[in-house]
Amino acid sequence: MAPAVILVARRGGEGGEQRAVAEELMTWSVVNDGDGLPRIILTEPGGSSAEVLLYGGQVISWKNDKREELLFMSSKAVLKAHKAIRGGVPICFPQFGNLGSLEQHGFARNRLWALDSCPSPLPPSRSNSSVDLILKSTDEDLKTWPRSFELRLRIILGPGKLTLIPRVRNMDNKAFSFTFAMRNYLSVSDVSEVRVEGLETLDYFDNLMKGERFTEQADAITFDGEVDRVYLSTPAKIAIIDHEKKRTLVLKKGGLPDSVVWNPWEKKAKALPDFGDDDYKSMLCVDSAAIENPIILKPREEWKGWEELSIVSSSYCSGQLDPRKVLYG
Ligand SMILES: O=P(O)(O)OC[C@H]1O[C@H](O)[C@H](O)[C@@H](O)[C@@H]1O
Repeated sequence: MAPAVILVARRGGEGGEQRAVAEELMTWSVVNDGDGLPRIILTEPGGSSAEVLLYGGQVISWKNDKREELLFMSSKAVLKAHKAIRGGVPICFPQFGNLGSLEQHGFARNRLWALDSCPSPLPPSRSNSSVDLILKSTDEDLKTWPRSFELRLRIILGPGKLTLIPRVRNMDNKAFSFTFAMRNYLSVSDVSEVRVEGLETLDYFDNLMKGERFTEQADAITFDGEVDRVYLSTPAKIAIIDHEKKRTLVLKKGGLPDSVVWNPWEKKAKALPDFGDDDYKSMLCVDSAAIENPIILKPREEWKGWEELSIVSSSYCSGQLDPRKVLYG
């Protein structure tokens, strides 16, 4: 695949006149395959890779150096524009769930984003291991959500880790607020064998109980039925321990205090048209989110969050796993 060369206009030359210069900003491949959705392939020298769609600004694949997929994608996912894609890491903005008047989880996951050649104040990406995307409010969106914004996302692939850095800038002349989530569809061997550590003793809103508030009593979260909870004020590190796959996925995050844990289980999976009947067994969503307290931005202000997904070496998972070491080590 030929490297992508992005043309940018910038000031330059004698006398400071404006001229267009070709600058090779990014060297990753932009693939336009059968489904018509442009995707970017990120690679890194260690051998891992990631695929990112401009549609939704959505990471849809993250593979380790052994080519094992670490994210879940529904067997019935519809990879077409105008439909949220069931898998990877959808971006929920400017509304999580139905906590507002907009479509479920906001419109960002259903829009075509663009490459961001000017991610200031971050320097532009110059490697095939990272990419910057941007979504700006359109006239159409301003009709339903009348706030002018710029939503940016930097995606960085590193050896054994994937980092996402979302930013939202208020381009309006009045303050606005929003809720936000990076919905991490994680691939697991068998969800009923998975433990999530780091959320014990925390309060959560249970969406299966009309959003009522509870306090987690269990030592770790395990799964034997549908779960749809917003855990509040969660720690910067959460461990998703997959005994069968002999690996632990560690979610680290900042600026995103809440964590949604979601699995539709058997009945709801069957009711979702883009979800395979048995797919619920091999997935778990553990999100980085800001839901309880919406983020408020004054004009020109920018909010920045981040999350890092990483895989802890299998030696941790061979029966001697001490989750405390993973969480606090
Ligand atoms: O089907 P989606 O729009 O992607 O939403 C998937 C799920 O997300 C959240 O966790 C909501 O609380 C659920 O009610 C919803 O079913």
